[in-house]
Amino acid sequence: MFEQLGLIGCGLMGGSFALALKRAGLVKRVVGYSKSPSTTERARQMGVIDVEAPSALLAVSGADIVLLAVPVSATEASFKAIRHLVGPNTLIMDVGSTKRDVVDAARRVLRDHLGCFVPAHPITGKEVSGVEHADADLYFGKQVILTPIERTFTVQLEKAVNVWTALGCNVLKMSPQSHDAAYAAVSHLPHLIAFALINSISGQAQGKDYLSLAGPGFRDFTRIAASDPKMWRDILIANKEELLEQSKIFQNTLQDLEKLIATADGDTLEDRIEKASQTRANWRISSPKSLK
Ligand SMILES: NC(=O)C1=CN([C@@H]2O[C@H](COP(=O)(O)OP(=O)(O)OC[C@H]3O[C@@H](n4cnc5c(N)ncnc54)[C@H](O)[C@@H]3O)[C@@H](O)[C@H]2O)C=CC1
Ligand SMILES: O=C(O)C(=O)Cc1ccc(O)cc1
Repeated sequence: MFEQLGLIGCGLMGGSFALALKRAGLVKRVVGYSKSPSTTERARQMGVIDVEAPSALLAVSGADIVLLAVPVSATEASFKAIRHLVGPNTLIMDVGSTKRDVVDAARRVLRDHLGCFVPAHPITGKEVSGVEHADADLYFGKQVILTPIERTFTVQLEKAVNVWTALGCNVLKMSPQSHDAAYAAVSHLPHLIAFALINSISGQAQGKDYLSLAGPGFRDFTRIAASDPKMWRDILIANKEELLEQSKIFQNTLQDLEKLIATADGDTLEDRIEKASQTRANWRISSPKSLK
């Protein structure tokens, strides 16, 4: 049981964490801070937080657990804002979609308190942002990736595993590098392609008409193109090396298919589609064993 959650960023991810922690009876009090005072006020009105803090530092004052749930570009400034009130027993986590940049920011800013920080990335979310969409069930049955580094304290790492497990998550550990390489392929590239696809159609003279004719396959394929622009701008740039590498591999694969279409090589094209079809048919989102 934690005494106080200091929540920096009272939006979709942070608000959902606060609601889930409260519902599980794991925290006595949630003190929240968001950059915009109206968001912090809304979070309190909704019962997501108990107390509005006028600064990140004051949200962390007295907290034994701190969650940074801000755009990844705001991580370093948030660490700077709170570092003077971090105690040796505090557990600090984030929920950022990229991990190498977040860990680099922690190394630069937290110094003696670096061990208190357990980088985390819950593999769940929505294409809509904001505290209005916060949901106590968001994390239940989902994966959470922790990317501890050599200086992460064992006690804080154990506490982090216990908290996410208590919320019904399956916890995996990997290096920040492995995390960013994997999520460039299975999250950042799909978002990039969805954004590009929508723009490539809507940019055509007939684009509006074409979009009005689209069906469920298009809807499923492009849902994530409606995601938050600022959040995704940050993610794509923060993980640019890995993402551009994945984009190159994707473009080569696309060109290979284009050649088969241009030369009407139906047999090879069918083989390629068969391979994709089988891989996708056998794919499932990983979930905790007990929830399968
Ligand atoms: N939305 C999603 O599906 C997922 C998002 N994430 C990560 O979670 C983090 C938060 O995303 P969401 O909750 O979706 O966004 P959100 O927009 O719903 O919430 C972010 C909150 O942070 C506040 N904020 C922005 N800059 C700040 C600063 N400098 N100091 C204090 N507060 C600040 C905003 O006012 C907002 O209330 C991002 O780093 C994102 O990469 C991770 C997994 C899924
Ligand atoms: O909307 C969806 O399905 C997502 O893919 C949400 C999401 C967005 C960012 C992440 O880092 C993880 C999950």
